Amino acid sequence: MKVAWAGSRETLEVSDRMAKLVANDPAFEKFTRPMLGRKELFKDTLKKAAYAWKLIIDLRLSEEEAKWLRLYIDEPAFTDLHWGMFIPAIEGQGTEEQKQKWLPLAQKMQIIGCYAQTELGHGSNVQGLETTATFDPQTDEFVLHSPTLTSSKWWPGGLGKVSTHAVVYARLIVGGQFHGVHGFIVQLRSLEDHSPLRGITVGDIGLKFGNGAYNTMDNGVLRFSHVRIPRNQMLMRVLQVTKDGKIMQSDVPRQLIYGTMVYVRQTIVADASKALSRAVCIATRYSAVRRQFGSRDGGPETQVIDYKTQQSRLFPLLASAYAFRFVGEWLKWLYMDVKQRLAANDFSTLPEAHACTAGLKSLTTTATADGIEECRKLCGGHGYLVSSGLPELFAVYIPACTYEGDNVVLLLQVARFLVKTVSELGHKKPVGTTAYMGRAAALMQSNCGIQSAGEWLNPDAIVEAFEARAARMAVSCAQRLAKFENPEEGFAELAADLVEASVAHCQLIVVSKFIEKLQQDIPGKGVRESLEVLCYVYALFLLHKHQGDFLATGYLTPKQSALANDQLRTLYSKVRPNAIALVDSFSYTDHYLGSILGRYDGNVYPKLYEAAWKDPLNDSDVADGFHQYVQPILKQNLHSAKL
Ligand SMILES: Cc1cc2nc3c(=O)[nH]c(=O)nc-3n(C[C@H](O)[C@H](O)[C@H](O)COP(=O)(O)OP(=O)(O)OC[C@H]3O[C@@H](n4cnc5c(N)ncnc54)[C@H](O)[C@@H]3O)c2cc1C
Repeated sequence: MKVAWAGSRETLEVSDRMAKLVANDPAFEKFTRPMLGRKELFKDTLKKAAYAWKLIIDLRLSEEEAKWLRLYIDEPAFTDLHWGMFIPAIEGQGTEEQKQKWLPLAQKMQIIGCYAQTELGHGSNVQGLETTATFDPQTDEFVLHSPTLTSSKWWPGGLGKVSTHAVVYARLIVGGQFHGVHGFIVQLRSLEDHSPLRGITVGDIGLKFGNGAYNTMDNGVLRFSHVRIPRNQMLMRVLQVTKDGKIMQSDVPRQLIYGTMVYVRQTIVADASKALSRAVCIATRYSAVRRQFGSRDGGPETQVIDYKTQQSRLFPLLASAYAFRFVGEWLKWLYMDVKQRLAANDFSTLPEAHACTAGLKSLTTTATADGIEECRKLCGGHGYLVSSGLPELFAVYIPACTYEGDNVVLLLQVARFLVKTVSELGHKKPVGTTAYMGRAAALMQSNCGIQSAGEWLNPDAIVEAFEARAARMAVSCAQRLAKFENPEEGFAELAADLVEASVAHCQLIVVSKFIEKLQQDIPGKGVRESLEVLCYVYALFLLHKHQGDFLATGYLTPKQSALANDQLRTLYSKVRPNAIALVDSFSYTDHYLGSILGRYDGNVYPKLYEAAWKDPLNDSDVADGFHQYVQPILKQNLHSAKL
């Protein structure tokens, strides 16, 4: 199962080796992180990042090994944006000349970059950005300026204190005309003494949610006062500005930018499976350790994992972690496919790939954020302790629902794509993940034929149910939209229903990809069988949770829905004996899990007790402040008080 989770024996080997390298090196200790003040915390992150870079150089780690190393260090840092956004933005949007100039500097970390798009006033609405980049033909330069308070760049990670450069998104103005929002490479700080360059105001935006958590990152604010940069620092793969101020559209379409988004979002989906599997690993192991009630004749109490309610909350999350892992694997393939097609100037699959990754980013990050919180509750009171690892994981993870596109805004983009697909059904064959829409007419008419709970253990029946639900919801939205005179007004009015239709479409993708995974060669005794159980759990759990959709669209009867739920209960009993093995297959070290509740050896209570005494409050029996503030209350003269 470890190989199935990792994707291949080679990946498992590299991942395990890097995990052990980090776990065995005291330089990467993270237990005290939540107790540090912001400055100490940030300095500690810089120290770890510098040490990691030294390891990468000294041990000559490959790009793949370095990626795993950074993952297992498990601390948001400026390097995430440098490698994850700054470099991909130049790779995706820069000309060959620009790539040759900037990428070697960035790859050797001789410059450190961030991605500065969002402003105080606008994030989702990129066309609403206010920063201007005005071309000055006299000097062959762009002048970057922040004309209003709301135009201040706000949020970019790595910007606040570390980055020397940024890819800055600004309104391109040439000859007094606006030509859209574009990216510019801008140096922010001196490479000599790191002070901000003339005309640049830059700093950190302040503390964020949770102790430790994302506060290791210097999310920043940035303002420009008429800052000049050479013309060739505009990223010009799609649109060029010539020396004499002419705008030249290159033959590369603007959707090329989607290619970078597909890349970034597929990494976010992969991260979702890591974060969720981590929380599930903690909650599953602890649920087997924790006992409450049910003692008979003085025997041990019941392990909480044996309660059906615990199983019905935990096992769908376990199944979701695997489902997201496999859909992430498929998305990685999709990105490689898109990349190859782009290289051959084939842009035909880009819109579908873009809608698909946007939707899956939204679906998986929302489910993961909710799932981590559910795991905290599954661990009862001890889940609220920072030493459970869950509060910090939650605090670090939840912004994934917002960055790289607010999840609702992304689902609305998917909805536009679905409505367009439905409207073109007569004359254009839907492709890829929307291919099922080609059978919309049949899916609108056929109804589920299931008559017993056992019949739900059938991949075709499951896929057809999800296809029928998704197709019916999309077609219904399209039909209602058609009744509006103004389509935009209709879209705004029906937005909530459109989002639900997008969710149905995205859930279908995840379910289908899980089923497709099971059709591949899966080595290892019993591995396929265990994965089949998880696949059914995932699908039938969604069916149960969204039974309103399946019933309202008329595909299922209440009886069939109840049969699905009966089957789900039976499946939980099949997951139970393998639950611990299924989370051990994630192959996470205790260091990476960072959780006393999720310890591999299950030695929870002694370690919780031991950890409590390490809290700084327990440095002395009498706390600092007691004599000053509490003792006077205890010693007050009560004779005069009316009690
Ligand atoms: C931890 C973190 C790190 C970040 N890192 C970076 C970074 O490195 N670089 C960078 O440039 N940015 C970064 N961001 C910013 C991030 O990309 C934006 O916050 C994100 O795109 C959402 O935009 P917003 O903040 O404007 O949200 P808003 O759009 O203001 O959203 C507010 C609410 O309005 C709703 N809403 C907005 N538009 C619509 C609509 N059309 N229809 C219906 N509902 C709508 C949303 O669903 C949401 O509920 C980061 C943010 C966070 C939290």
